[in-house]
Amino acid sequence: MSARVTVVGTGYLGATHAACMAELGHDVLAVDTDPSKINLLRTGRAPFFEPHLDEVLQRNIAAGRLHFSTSYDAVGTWGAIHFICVGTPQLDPLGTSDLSQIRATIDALSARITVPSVILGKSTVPVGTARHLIERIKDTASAEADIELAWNPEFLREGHAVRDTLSPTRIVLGTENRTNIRAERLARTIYRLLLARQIPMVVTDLETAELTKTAANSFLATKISFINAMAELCDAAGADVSVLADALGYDPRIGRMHLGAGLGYGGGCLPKDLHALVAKADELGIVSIARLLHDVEQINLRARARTTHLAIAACGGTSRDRSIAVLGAAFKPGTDDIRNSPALDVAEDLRRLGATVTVFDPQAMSKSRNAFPELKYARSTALACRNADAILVLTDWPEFSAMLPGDLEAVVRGKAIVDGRNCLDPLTWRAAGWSYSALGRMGFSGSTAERRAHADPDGALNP
Ligand SMILES: NC(=O)c1ccc[n+]([C@@H]2O[C@H](COP(=O)([O-])OP(=O)(O)OC[C@H]3O[C@@H](n4cnc5c(N)ncnc54)[C@H](O)[C@@H]3O)[C@@H](O)[C@H]2O)c1
Ligand SMILES: O=c1ccn([C@@H]2O[C@H](COP(=O)(O)OP(=O)(O)O[C@H]3O[C@H](CO)[C@@H](O)[C@H](O)[C@H]3O)[C@@H](O)[C@H]2O)c(=O)[nH]1
Repeated sequence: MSARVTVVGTGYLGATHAACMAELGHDVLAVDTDPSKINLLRTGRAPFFEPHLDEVLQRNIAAGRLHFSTSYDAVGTWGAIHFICVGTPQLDPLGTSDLSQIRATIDALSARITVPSVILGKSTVPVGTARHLIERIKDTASAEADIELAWNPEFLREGHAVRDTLSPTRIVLGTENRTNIRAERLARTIYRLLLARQIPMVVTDLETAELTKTAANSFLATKISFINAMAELCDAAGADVSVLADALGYDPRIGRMHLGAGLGYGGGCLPKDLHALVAKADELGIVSIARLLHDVEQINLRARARTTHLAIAACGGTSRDRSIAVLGAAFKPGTDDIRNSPALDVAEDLRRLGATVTVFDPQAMSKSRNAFPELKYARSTALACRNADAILVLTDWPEFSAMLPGDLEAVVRGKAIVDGRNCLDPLTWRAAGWSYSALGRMGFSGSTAERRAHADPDGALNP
């Protein structure tokens, strides 16, 4: 059975969600206040790079199931199910979430809905938000509207967004109370085809649903920081963190995913959501989680600083007047998203330290140019590496992981490579006479003092 649904917000989450709801057979109206996004989407093109998304957009627009608008006018009469997919960026350095887009959406919807309806929040919000929004709806909506609000957090990964939406690991639905049968019934209708494939659905209260999302991202970030802390230990002990991660990952209780050591996590989600959870835990007086996640953040930032130091070492001890090629700008492969990109953070640090930094990324060039105009940009790997004293691989795009020393030897000035994502084979590069370095696999054999200095270049751990 198909339904008529609206999706508010057509960014990374909303554009994918709208296209995939249409792919599941529903009639979708997607609304965004940004006309440039809506104009592109109407032509079947996503306003960002996401594999397979354009195909799904085009197929469903052609089938007449997917519509886009900058106006909320048609929302009230379109149907009874409304998804919220607007942004919840970080508001201040403490990590507080900016919920203004969510509040504006709730107000716009409640002012227009006239039939018994369900609003399903998909955006990531701090625990307690949905219950506040229910009070706000009561103040603004008409009695006939009889709106139920439920929270249905999203777990898709950029770069795999279409597949993750059409084959999610689970569906989580938080409702105000178990008498909210409309929300659950309509959610089961929307996701009927997924539930038929035995995808698990967890129906719970609002708070547990909201917290499931931030807890999931915090756990993933903790896993990454755990292996990056182990990388610091590996450098001090002369061990190899990649082999360690493989050996740990064979244990199904641990698993190899998100145990990739290197430059650490970035993006529009993990850093923001972790910070928001720290702020919420602080507010609620739960010191244990705030302390744990604070350490996770510190380890993550240290990975960036340690990578900058590796780059300086690869340039012979100074970055001043050195030419450095940075391969990768997106926060991870498979996307053009540069929000909180570890690669660009390191590139910008090295530029400030006097290096000429030339960046190449297969997808994120225009976004990077706009955000970091002082970096230099090249149109290919070879052009970025021309006359470079050192090459830094900072995003593990497959084309960078597949590089071989012979591909670059004719263009570089210095045969030095820093593998910021542990995605290259050290033996291949060292055998070809290159200086290869990567966090956690230095095979370091110096004195204890030298090892400490290498693992903690700023002396933050051993002041
Ligand atoms: N990006 C992801 O992979 C992902 C995955 C899961 C959850 N989330 C969560 O989803 C939410 C959205 O993330 P995103 O990455 O898509 O953000 P985004 O900034 O790419 O998209 C937000 C969109 O909302 C639009 N918008 C803002 N105010 C609006 C309003 N009042 N009415 C209509 N449209 C409005 C903006 O123009 C923008 O297009 C966040 O809470 C995020 O944490 C994101
Ligand atoms: O082993 C790993 C895996 C990832 N990363 C880095 O971690 C960041 C985040 O990666 P990933 O989790 O794959 O990307 P996102 O698309 O941001 O997805 C996360 O954030 C989304 C938004 O909340 C959630 O929906 C997803 O479930 C959650 O994985 C990136 O910078 C990666 O380079 C590592 O350093 N090591």
